[in-house]
Amino acid sequence: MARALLEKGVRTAVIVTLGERGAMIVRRKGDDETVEQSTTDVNDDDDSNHETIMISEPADLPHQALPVVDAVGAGDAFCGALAAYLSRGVKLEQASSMACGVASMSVRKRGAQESYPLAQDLPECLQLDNKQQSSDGEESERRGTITFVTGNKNKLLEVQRLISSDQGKSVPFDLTNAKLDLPELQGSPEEIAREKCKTAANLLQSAVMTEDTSLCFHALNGLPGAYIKWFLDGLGHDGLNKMLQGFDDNRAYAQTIIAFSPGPGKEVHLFDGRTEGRIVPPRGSLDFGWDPIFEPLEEECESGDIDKGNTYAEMTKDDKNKISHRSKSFEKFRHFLATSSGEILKGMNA
Ligand SMILES: O=P(O)(O)OP(=O)(O)OP(=O)(O)OC[C@H]1O[C@@H](n2cnc3c(O)ncnc32)[C@H](O)[C@@H]1O
Ligand SMILES: [Mg+2]
Repeated sequence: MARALLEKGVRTAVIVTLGERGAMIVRRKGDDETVEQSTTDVNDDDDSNHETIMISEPADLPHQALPVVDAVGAGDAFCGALAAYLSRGVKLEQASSMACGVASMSVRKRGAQESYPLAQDLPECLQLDNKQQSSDGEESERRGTITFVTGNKNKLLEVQRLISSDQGKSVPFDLTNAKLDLPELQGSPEEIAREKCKTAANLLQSAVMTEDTSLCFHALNGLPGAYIKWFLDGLGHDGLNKMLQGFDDNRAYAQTIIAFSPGPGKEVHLFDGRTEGRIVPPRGSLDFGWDPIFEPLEEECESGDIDKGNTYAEMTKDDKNKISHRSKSFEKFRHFLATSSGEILKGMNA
């Protein structure tokens, strides 16, 4: 029957479960790598086109001492576990043996779904590690998803651009986004960022990233800072320029604080990026916030190898991203994700 299915065009292998005897993998000869598992036994005597590999569960699992009480749901436990192991890059033979182990736990309890073990209750050798050997021998990594929570579509567009230009330096995380306008406390930019991130993780019950951007005038000791949104809404570009009349210092810095939490109730990490510039009468596209009145300093432009004397709004998005407050904090965040990924993934799953 397994051979007939292969002849009909099954691509990789046919697996037949055999109750207490484990399982059998049948595949075309030469279709896969040599089998090295001690839990397998290759037999190719009976048919020159196919090989049969007998699979048994790993030896010495703690539950094997318990009596078998009910085989209901064992096949589904095997299939579900097999899919989970394969999706993490475990080789077919090893995944099948581990899936036999999970199914053999399920027959030690009554019922179908109630008899399936939870991932955290699996014995060590059946656990899904962060890293598993994939079928080509390379290490494949488990990935996590972080939700970027913002109500601002322009921020999202810039971050998406930063991510897509960052493909060479991959991190084992995917970024999705949720459009939510979260309450922002009063306080320092750090306090506002921390509280907002905590609220987002609790609301979404997941790993989240938020970002808060401030525009800080040197002559005003850092104000409007985190309150720039309200000043911009209330006074507009001209009003923000007028606020500096009477001072001989029009310098300002743009600051982004990215806040990341691996989940509700978990620690919040902050990543700060700043770009120095000056406040000038509006020039360029009016698409995004205070971009038309912020002209980055010459040294900032030199560091990104871009034309000097333009406001953010006069630059291309890519040029802005080379030197922007947002890209600097994002770079720190990306470095954190790359260097602490194992710990973060553990925190996300705990
Ligand atoms: O939902 P969130 O992410 O909080 O989005 P927001 O629009 O409320 O943003 P902030 O609370 O960080 O407020 C910052 C203000 O600065 C504006 N802004 C943020 N980043 C900017 C940038 O790179 N260039 C120009 N304006 C920016 C933004 O439109 C807001 O008016
Ligand atoms: Mg906001």
